[in-house]
Amino acid sequence: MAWHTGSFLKTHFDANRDYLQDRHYSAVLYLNDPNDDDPDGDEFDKERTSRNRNGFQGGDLVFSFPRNKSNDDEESSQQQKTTTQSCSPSNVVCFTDVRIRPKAGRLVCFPSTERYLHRVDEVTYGTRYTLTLWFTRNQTAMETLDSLQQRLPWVISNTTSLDDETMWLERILPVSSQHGDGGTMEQPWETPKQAEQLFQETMVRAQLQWDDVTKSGHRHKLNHWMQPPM
Ligand SMILES: O=C(O)CCC(=O)C(=O)O
Ligand SMILES: [Fe+2]
Repeated sequence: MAWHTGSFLKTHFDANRDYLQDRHYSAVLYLNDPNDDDPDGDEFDKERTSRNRNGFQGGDLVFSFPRNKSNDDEESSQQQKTTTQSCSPSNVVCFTDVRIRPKAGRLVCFPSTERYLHRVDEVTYGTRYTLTLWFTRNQTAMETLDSLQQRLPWVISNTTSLDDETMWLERILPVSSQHGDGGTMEQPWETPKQAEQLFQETMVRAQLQWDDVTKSGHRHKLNHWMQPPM
């Protein structure tokens, strides 16, 4: 997925819809380096990121773990670099925020449950590339070659005028848009290969398609598509 400048994802957990209950574990693989200095990085990292003009700025993954206010444990100096405390306006709920800086090859895995609230901070420059996967313990929800092939006719019949690659892209876009803030499409989801050439076009189509789906009661069809990729 390509997260262009301005992309972000509000705080959510990954199994946050009825039809996403088969998501048990989430994994995000970061595909490119940021182009700002990584304060935690070693000399090699610093050289690598400052040379990387194709990178991005912003786009941290931030987990918010609810915490007991009275439980103000001292943190190690290592932790202080990436964790901060925040509270709701009324001070009722407080969180320990754990910030993860994407970097090429970094893999982050976590349960898809409500205990693992997270967000993606806005990408303020460039494009951030990720590969996101969900894993299930439910045998019947697992993706197989068969289940992919069974879905293919439906995908084709709904995307007649598009070439193969774009066709898959069309189907992938709304799948990715369902989490976050409940349906508004804030991110131009694409495959890295297509990112630059299709950006404008894709944004428009994704928006249209999601609107169509939510307005015209085709939600069921879309849900059917959404379930298997867990
Ligand atoms: O890209 C990331 O760092 C996380 C993405 C995410 O939270 C999601 O796709 O649900
Ligand atoms: Fe997520």
